[in-house]
Amino acid sequence: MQLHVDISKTFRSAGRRFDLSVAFQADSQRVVIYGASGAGKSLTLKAIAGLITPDDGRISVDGADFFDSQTRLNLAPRQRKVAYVFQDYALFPHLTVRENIGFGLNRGWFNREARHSRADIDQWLDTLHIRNVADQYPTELSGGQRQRTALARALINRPTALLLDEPFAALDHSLRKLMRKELDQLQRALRIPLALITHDREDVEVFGDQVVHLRDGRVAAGLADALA
Ligand SMILES: Nc1ncnc2c1ncn2[C@@H]1O[C@H](COP(=O)(O)OP(=O)(O)OP(=O)(O)O)[C@@H](O)[C@H]1O
Repeated sequence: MQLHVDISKTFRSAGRRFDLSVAFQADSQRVVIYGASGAGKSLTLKAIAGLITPDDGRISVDGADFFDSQTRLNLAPRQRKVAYVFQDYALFPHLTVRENIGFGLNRGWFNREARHSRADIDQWLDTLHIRNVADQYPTELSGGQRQRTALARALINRPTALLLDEPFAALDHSLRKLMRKELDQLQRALRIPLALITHDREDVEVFGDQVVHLRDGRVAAGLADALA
């Protein structure tokens, strides 16, 4: 994935001000955006997904412009064809696992024919090992099953890239290890470009083919210092 980000945005709320001014280029299948809490990681990933609009700058992925303040280009999130998985997975509590995944498909970015739905959902239930809980609701799932459901819902639209906001933060230590391994294998099997944000150095070790280190809303030099 070729990722070009050069954006700035000022956030103001309750008398506080946060200046995001992030510029980096990445050319790798696995990009990690690393930094302490409050560094601007989520804001940067959301800007790539189109969930927030920068004040200025440019974002392009694989040569396709997503945002360009000079030409007033700002593709809607669904036009970007990237999947964004929230830290808390944002599953619909009133829908089963199968319905959550199907929601992604039917309301999704590609609006595919309903006749494809059932087979596609079954395929992703199998790929993510959650067929046995397909009719259960999110509150009836383990943390790992919740994450697999969120991944299936994201992947069913066959996005061109997967953007993950702290994918393992909601999991306890041993489950984190397992799910990290699963995501590692899934990414290799699907060959889907992946960008994830984390403040966990183990994520950096596994997924950080390329690492962007953020500090106070900017790209910081010297990842070695950060990891020391
Ligand atoms: N809508 C907003 N208005 C004002 N400030 C905001 C807004 N959203 C985020 N911020 C501030 O911007 C800073 C960066 O937020 P961001 O969510 O990107 O951090 P992060 O690096 O992802 O942190 P964490 O690891 O804790 O999730 C924080 O100080 C946050 O309080």
